[in-house]
Amino acid sequence: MKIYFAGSIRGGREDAALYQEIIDYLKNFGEVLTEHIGDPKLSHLGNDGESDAFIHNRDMEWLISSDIIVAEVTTVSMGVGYEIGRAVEMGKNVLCLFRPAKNKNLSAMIAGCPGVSLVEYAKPGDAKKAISAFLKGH
Ligand SMILES: O=c1[nH]c(=O)n([C@H]2C[C@H](O)[C@@H](COP(=O)(O)O)O2)cc1CO
Repeated sequence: MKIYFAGSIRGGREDAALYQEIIDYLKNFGEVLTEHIGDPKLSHLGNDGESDAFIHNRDMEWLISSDIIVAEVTTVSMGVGYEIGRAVEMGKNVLCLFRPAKNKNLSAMIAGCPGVSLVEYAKPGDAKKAISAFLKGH
């Protein structure tokens, strides 16, 4: 199974360690195409490719080839929102993980999207349980 994990880069890297933990867990189920998203060396400048066009086109190819999309959506990211929208249009299975907290407001365009499975969680272990249940069902 090819898994596309989406998480904030230029939107802010405060959850980078959590992304790495989720990616490590996802590897139990298949190949994670976007391992770089958990890289602690990747800053909010988001320069993991030679140009923005390179990053966009590379990631779209990965998105097209993926069987499933898992997005951590707590840190607001325009790129993650874009990837989710494109994936929904492609008819992909999309799981969004959101950690409710003060000053964290999930966009209605994600929370209200019928093509998205949304799970709210508090602890990383709960996110892992949600991932396991979602992947077993698809
Ligand atoms: O350097 C990058 N590499 C990269 O793969 N992305 C993709 C993958 C992430 O799921 C998403 C993050 O978007 P943003 O940078 O707007 O937070 O976009 C985004 C950037 C920078 O925008």
